[in-house]
Amino acid sequence: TATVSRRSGNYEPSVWDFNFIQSLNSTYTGECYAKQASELKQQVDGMLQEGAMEQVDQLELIDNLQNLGIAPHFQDKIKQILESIYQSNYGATHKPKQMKDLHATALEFRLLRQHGFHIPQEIFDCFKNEKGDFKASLGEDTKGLLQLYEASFLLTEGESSLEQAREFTTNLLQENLNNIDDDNLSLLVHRALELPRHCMLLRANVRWFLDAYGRRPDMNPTLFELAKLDFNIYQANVQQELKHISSWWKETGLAEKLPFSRDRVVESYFWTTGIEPLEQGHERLLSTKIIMLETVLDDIFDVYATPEELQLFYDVIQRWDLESIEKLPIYMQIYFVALNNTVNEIAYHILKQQGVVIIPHLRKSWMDLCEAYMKEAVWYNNGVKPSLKEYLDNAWISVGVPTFLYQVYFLVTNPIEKEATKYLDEYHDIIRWSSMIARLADDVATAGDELERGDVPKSVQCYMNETSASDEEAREAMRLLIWEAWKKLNTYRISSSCPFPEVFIQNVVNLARVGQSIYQYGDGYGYQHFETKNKDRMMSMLFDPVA
Ligand SMILES: CC1(C)[C@@H]2CC[C@@]1(C)[C@@H](OP(=O)([O-])OP(=O)([O-])[O-])C2
Ligand SMILES: [Mg+2]
Ligand SMILES: [Mg+2]
Ligand SMILES: [Mg+2]
Ligand SMILES: [Mg+2]
Ligand SMILES: [Mg+2]
Repeated sequence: TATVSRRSGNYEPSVWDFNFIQSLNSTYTGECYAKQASELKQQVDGMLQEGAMEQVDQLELIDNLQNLGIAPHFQDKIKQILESIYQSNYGATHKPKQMKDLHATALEFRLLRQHGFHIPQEIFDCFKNEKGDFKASLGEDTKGLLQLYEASFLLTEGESSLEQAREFTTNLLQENLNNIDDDNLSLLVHRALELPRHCMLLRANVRWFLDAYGRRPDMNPTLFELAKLDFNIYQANVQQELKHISSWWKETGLAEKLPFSRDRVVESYFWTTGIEPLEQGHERLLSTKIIMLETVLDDIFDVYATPEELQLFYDVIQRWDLESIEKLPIYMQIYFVALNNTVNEIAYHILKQQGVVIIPHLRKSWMDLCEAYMKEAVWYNNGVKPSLKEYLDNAWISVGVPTFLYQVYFLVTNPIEKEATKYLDEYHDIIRWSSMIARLADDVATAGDELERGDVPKSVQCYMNETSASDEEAREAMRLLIWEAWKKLNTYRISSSCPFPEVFIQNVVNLARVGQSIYQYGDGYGYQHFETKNKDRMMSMLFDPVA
């Protein structure tokens, strides 16, 4: 037969291979450390007593607990404190509010909204002049500007004052960037301008916040000790999970049998570190398998398969017809049986746990993904240049996040509600906007390499085809679309009509954060060698204990 010419993603073998992952070991799995942590938790718990300190100090403590990754241990106390602050400042028993500075007002706004209290944007009106602009004198208050900047990213549809606050603070912080004398504040501002706190995956930043917190003059040693210990215990747990995933991956033989695709155990696991709370350990393993199978499927469609092979493959998957796989090339047979095994493994986990059969739902989520992948492949093979709208209407699905979240719903929700599965089938808008953020972040980071090796025009290119924008202007336009998508996500997040349980909604919002974090410094997924910042962050997060 004529040799088929195939593209290549030029993906290198993983820098973290099987033996490296199996060799990971952490002393922090020891019982003594768990005991030490629980003693420290008692002490920190004492700091959270009602009325123990000024409101703003309580809010600062909560903000530190969250940034240091240990807030989940104190969730009830934190909720009580925020509830009483809400009641005293906004509730029925509220006293006339004493004038607070911008820092305290914005910190309170962000933490209360983050916990579901819908604080009106009008609380910032007292910082505006008679013309309705934010007072220029705020320019001296970098600490307050930073908090207002962070708060402004919780804006929802129609909140123009928060939109105004975001522009006002972004411009001023960028202008003042190089003459902030407080080193810690300067570090926080640099980081916030890279990615706002609301949009970053907390887990990926705990290590950074730990190092920053340790340098602060007002650092609380007890808090710092607990945070470091908790980080190392979390990391020890993560390493155990990575070993399981790595053994499963080796056993599937997919990296060996389909060498053209990305072999990225650690990066795939990074996608699922957004699955909180931590005790979803087994579910996080199953979720990682979904990401790894999506990656191989994406490379089959994007890089390796011929149009003829894709047509055969697509038909088999749309019918989920295991009897007819002989007509597929062997690499597709291997993939499909591996996919079917994982679908059955997830279905079995839920059947055992809840007595519900979800196989048709799981298969549908993969059929939908192949539908979206196939559309891109047909566009590419026929040289079609879709409009930005045509592309994005398909690409929020082809980024794989709806397929992933659809299955995460079943993994983190017990009991599963019939009503919700209807919304899942149509991919509720909250899933769409989270996926859109991941897609746009992915395109800004990966489109260059993808276009070089041959791939469907991405959002950046579609925008350039429709306008006379340069590549950089097109990327900037995509970043603005990301903020628009966050506004929609924030709106759905707090709307009472959202038919999903809180824990699932948290995971949906976190997936947008994962998408923004993994592509923050370029393609942190496909090309490990060049994106060293991503690699360094993953190593400090997953492999290197903090001293
Ligand atoms: C898990 C994923 C988000 C999904 C499969 C691998 C990814 C990292 C990404 O890979 P990419 O090739 O950039 O996707 P696309 O641009 O071809 O859709 C799409
Ligand atoms: Mg793709
Ligand atoms: Mg791809
Ligand atoms: Mg593609
Ligand atoms: Mg991409
Ligand atoms: Mg890529």
